[in-house]
Amino acid sequence: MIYTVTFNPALDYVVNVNHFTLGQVNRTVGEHIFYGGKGINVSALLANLGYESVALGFVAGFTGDEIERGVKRLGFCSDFIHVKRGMSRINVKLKSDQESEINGMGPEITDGDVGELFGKLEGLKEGDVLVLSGSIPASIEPDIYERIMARLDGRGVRIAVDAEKDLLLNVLCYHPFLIKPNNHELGQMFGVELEGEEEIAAYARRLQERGARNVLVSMAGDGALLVTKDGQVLRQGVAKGVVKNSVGAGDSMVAGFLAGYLETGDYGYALKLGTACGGATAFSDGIGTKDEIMRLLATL
Ligand SMILES: Nc1ncnc2c1ncn2[C@@H]1O[C@H](COP(=O)(O)OP(=O)(O)OP(=O)(O)O)[C@@H](O)[C@H]1O
Ligand SMILES: O=P(O)(O)OC[C@@]1(O)O[C@H](CO)[C@@H](O)[C@@H]1O
Repeated sequence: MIYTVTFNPALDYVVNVNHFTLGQVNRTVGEHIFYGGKGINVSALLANLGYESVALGFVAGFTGDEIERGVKRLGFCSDFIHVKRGMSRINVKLKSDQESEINGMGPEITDGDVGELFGKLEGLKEGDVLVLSGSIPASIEPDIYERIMARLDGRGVRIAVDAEKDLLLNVLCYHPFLIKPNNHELGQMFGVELEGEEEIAAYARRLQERGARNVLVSMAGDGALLVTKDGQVLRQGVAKGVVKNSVGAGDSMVAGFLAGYLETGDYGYALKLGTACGGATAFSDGIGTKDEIMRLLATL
C-alpha cells in the first residue's frame, strides 16, 4: 500500500486577478477551491492513475471537515486524525501578473495527536511506500520527519520525502528511496545559486553522499534531472502545453515517478511518467487527469 502523510492539509483557494494592485480592492476574474497539501495532492494524482493510497495527517475545524469530505470524492482513502484546537488552513494562491501564495499556519497539534499518527504508522510493512511531504505546523517538533523514519528504519518501507532545508537534510541518514527538491531548494540547502545541469547534478550527488538514494531535482519549465542510486544521471525536458495552475506540479511529479517505478522498476520510465504528471497538473486547473497524463506521456 502507498501511504501519504500531510501534516498540514489545506483548502487551496486559487484566485485569478487581472493586474493585482497592493493596497486596493481587487476583484477576481476566476476562483477555484482545491483539496490540497502536498501529500493529499500525491494521493489525488495516484488515484487519477488508478493507484490506491491512504492519506494520513491532521485535520481540524470546519475546513478540516470539508477536506475530509472532498478527499472522499477524489477517490482515495483517508485516515486523518481530528485535532481539537484551531482549524485546517486555507492557502491563498494568487494568479496575476505574478504568482503569489499565502500559506496558513494550521491547527494546534498535541503530543497525543502525534502519538496517534505513530500508532497508524506502526502498521506499515515491507513493500509499502510512504510519502512524507510538506511543511509541518509550528506546534509539532521539527524533528518529526526524522523520528518517523527512525521508527520505520529497517522495515523495508520505501520512503519518499519532499520537504525543504533541514527537514530534508536531517532525514538523509535514514536513506530515503526518493527525495525531490526543486533546483532552488537544492541550492538553498548549500547556500548557493545553482547554474546549469552539471552543477545541479553535482549537488544532487552531495545529497546522496549524505544518504539519499534517488535524487529527483525538478526545474519547473526547464524539466527535471534524476541522479539514480546507481549514479546514472537522467535528464528530461518538459511536456508542451499552456500553464494554467502549477500548484501541485511537484507533488504530481512525485506521484507519477513512484507509480512509474512501481509499475516497471525502470527509472527512465518513472522520470517520464513523473514529467507527464507534473505537466498535466500545470496545464489544468487542479490535479492532472489520467487522459491528459497519457496524452502528454506519448509526446515525451
Ligand atoms: N511551466 C511548466 N511547463 C511544463 N511542465 C511543467 C511546468 N511547471 C512544472 N512542470 C512539470 O512539473 C514538474 C515539477 O514542477 P516544479 O519544478 O515546479 O515542482 P515544485 O517546485 O515542487 O512545484 P510545486 O511546489 O508548485 O508543486 C517539472 O519538472 C515539469 O515536468
Ligand atoms: O505549506 P506547505 O506544506 O509547504 O505547502 C502547502 C502547499 O502549498 O503545497 C501544495 C502544492 O505543492 C499545495 O496544495 C499547498 O497549499
